[in-house]
Amino acid sequence: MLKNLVLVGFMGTGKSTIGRQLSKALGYPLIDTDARIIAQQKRPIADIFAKEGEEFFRDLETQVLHSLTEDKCHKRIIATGGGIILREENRKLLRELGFVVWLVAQPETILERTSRNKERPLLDIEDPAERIRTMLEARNPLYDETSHLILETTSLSFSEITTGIIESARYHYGSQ
Ligand SMILES: Nc1ncnc2c1ncn2[C@@H]1O[C@H](COP(=O)(O)OP(=O)(O)O)[C@@H](O)[C@H]1O
Ligand SMILES: O=C(O)C1=C[C@@H](OP(=O)(O)O)[C@@H](O)[C@H](O)C1
Ligand SMILES: [Mg+2]
Repeated sequence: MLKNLVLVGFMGTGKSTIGRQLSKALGYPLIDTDARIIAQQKRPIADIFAKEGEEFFRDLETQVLHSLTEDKCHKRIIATGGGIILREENRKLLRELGFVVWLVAQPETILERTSRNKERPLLDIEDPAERIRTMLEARNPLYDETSHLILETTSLSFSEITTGIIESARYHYGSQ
């Protein structure tokens, strides 16, 4: 596979976890855009949202995508944050980076997985179930227009997801 493998999808669909597994399975380095922002800013995402607000965080995401497209490196796994597709500029950059996989899970599963910790400021509210539904409605068309492959993960194991992505990417790129 020549290009990068890019994971997009809603919070809790497994982008960071599957990113780590793909990185191990293929021997490609992992770049998690959230982890890169946390390292650059030397503070948690919740702190960035609380002090500078969401748009500042979105600017940081766009900067990370620009640096990844400009370095012209290939054969990396890029796990993104769930809101990275909100900007048209980002959607274009993501497709330039490589094969874009959209991980999907049912709203109830997303709620269960994201309620395990308080790391996601957008869901750290009284009624996250309702917010998940409205955000999914707004974002799903954007994931759809950005991605080359959609994968429903709700009832799949990590290894089934990882194997499915590798097989689809190989098929997409042929024997490259
Ligand atoms: N297919 C899956 N089956 C079971 N648990 C999962 C699955 N995908 C993700 N999880 C769990 O959901 C939580 C959120 O996963 P994470 O990789 O952080 O998602 P994201 O980066 O998309 O927000 C983690 O506890 C992870 O272990
Ligand atoms: O969907 C979003 O807007 C966000 C998703 C988070 O990443 P994960 O999708 O990895 O949880 C993180 O970037 C931030 O809390 C905002
Ligand atoms: Mg993540």
